[in-house]
Amino acid sequence: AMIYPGVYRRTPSLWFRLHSTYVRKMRYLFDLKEDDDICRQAQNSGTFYLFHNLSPFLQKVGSKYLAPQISAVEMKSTLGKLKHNEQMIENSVLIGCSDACMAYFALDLVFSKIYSIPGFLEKSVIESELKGSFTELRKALFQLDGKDRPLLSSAQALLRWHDTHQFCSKTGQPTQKNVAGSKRVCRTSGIIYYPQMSPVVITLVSNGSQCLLARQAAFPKGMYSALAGFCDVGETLEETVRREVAEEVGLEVESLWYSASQHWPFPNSSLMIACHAIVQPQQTKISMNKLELEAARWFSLEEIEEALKRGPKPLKQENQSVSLCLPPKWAIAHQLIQEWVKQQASKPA
Ligand SMILES: NC(=O)C1=CN([C@@H]2O[C@H](COP(=O)(O)OP(=O)(O)OC[C@H]3O[C@@H](n4cnc5c(N)ncnc54)[C@H](OP(=O)(O)O)[C@@H]3O)[C@@H](O)[C@H]2O)C=CC1
Ligand SMILES: [Mg+2]
Repeated sequence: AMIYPGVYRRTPSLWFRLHSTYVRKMRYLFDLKEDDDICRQAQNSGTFYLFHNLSPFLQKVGSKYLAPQISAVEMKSTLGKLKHNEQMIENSVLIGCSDACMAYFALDLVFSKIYSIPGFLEKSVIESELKGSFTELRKALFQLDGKDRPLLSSAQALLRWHDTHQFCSKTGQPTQKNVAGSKRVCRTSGIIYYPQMSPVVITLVSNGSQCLLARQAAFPKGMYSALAGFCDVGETLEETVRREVAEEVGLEVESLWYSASQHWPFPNSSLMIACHAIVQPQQTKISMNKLELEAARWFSLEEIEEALKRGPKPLKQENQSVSLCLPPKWAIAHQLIQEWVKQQASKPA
């Protein structure tokens, strides 16, 4: 399946000797995005993840769920069975590749309807035909483990972006995707559109001994998370952190530092940039913005440690309220909270 670029085509061994697995993968993906012919060939030898209206296809294997990779050959016969045209494969988007440079694509059966033959199958019929189910992504993230989470999250984000950017916003003319799906072009204006994502800062505020968590009305019962907010045009990350903390809880950040970042597909593609922040110890009275938040308060190390131990489901307590629960472990908010716990533990008593 491997396609060697230019000079390496006659000397593939050189290609292998010169580059590490990681570099080979990145160069291969670059070629797939830049060269429509190479990418079209890869669609005939790669594997496919299926979606239906942005819900990934999952199969239960024993007690585990996984997102099956469907080979190109299987995919074509499956499309036939599902009364879709084989050409539908062209509507797939590139989402990655294996260490051996086998390309991964994602294909949404609903978004590719133009390729379906009259009488194409309903979702439930497809599910029983393929022996699995199209599962809403939020739910799928709880059922899957490991590498499939980020892969399906970015696949969904890319499929959604293509579905909502079919027309040029200047000319109103249809846009065409390149084969890999890394961009769309308006032939009339020449404008190139690239997949969009919005930068969001997520900040865990600490006063030295407690951390500040908040909840929005839409959160699941009992769940609190770190403060989050979209970057405004022209802002630096530091400015966004300071503004969001002031806007949402009325506090002034004294110092802050970057921790890590994560792509987040909900409700649209965001780049979550996670930071820790400290507020002055004598200035910790919360003044909550009721338009944005339902509750915000300081939590002690003990409360956080207990919630981490209990896991993602809240417990009903005697007084009808529910116990604190924290974001799932694959959300960067969870990682920030765990880092804070470690910082507290390593502090001299
Ligand atoms: N991965 C993780 O661990 C976590 C991820 N998140 C994510 O962070 C994101 C931001 O958090 P949130 O507190 O809601 O953000 P904000 O505090 O910035 O407030 C949300 C408001 O911002 C406006 N908005 C929506 N989209 C954009 C955009 N692309 N650019 C600028 N403004 C926008 C909307 O206002 P209006 O309705 O007036 O248009 C929306 O109601 C959420 O999408 C959430 O999913 C949050 C917590 C944890
Ligand atoms: Mg917010």
